[in-house]
Amino acid sequence: MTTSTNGKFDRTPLIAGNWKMNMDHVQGITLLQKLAWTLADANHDFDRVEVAVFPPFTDLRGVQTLVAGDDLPVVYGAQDLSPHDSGAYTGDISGQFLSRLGCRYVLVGHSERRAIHGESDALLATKVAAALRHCLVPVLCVGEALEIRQAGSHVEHTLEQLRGSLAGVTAEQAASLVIAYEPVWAIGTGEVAGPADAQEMCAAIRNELSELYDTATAARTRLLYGGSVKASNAAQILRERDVDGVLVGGASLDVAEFANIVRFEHHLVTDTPA
Ligand SMILES: O=C(CO)COP(=O)(O)O
Repeated sequence: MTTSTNGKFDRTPLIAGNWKMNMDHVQGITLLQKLAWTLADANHDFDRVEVAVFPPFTDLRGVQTLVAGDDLPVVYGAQDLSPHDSGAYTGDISGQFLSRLGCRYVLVGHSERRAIHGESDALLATKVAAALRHCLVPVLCVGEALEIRQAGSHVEHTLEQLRGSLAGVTAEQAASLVIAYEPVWAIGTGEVAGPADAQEMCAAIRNELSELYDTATAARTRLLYGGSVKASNAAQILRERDVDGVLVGGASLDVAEFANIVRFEHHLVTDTPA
């Protein structure tokens, strides 16, 4: 994958669509096919801006077949994984299986997993380790709830989640990770954190990575913002220095909307310095 040379990034931007528990395997294939056609029609350069989708587990085999069969440049991942590789863990999915299905990424610690399933930072550290064991890139999600933001301790809280979930991760592994800042109050609410909020937290995360590891590592890790991202606000958020991509929920289910988010550079043309 080559690095974007748009002057704003020295890390390849990643536009990721988290379908959550939407789209059965038939709907998922249709959505992905339409997305690929739309982006091909627009001559999207996938080396310049990477596009990933995170369908439900039951869609992954169909997605693999479509991507391989039609040689689509879209990559994909799962929304969760087990910390274990195999055994008596009814209902869980091993990272090994996801790797066999051609997944590049896996979400770890999405706020809905943390809130609904009570996933702790300690558990998430074991999921990050499991992902790395199976050559999957963890997209580690962190972010604060509304009360914490209102109390003004959002940075401290988010960095604590980060440190807890990265326990045991080496510098080399950390550089390959993707970290998504998703403030809980902005998810599915229409309430979007401003570009300055996204930048503040991404800069704090990058700074924390340089303290935990070193500056070179921190400079390589890609940081995403997520929470009510739409085509109308993506370009503003993505122009921030430390924001390397977006993790999109609702808007990733709408092909035209998501394709426009992927093509955010298009909306930046007049603002990009020569
Ligand atoms: O949770 C999210 C992506 O993982 C964000 O969801 P929305 O874009 O629907 O707010």
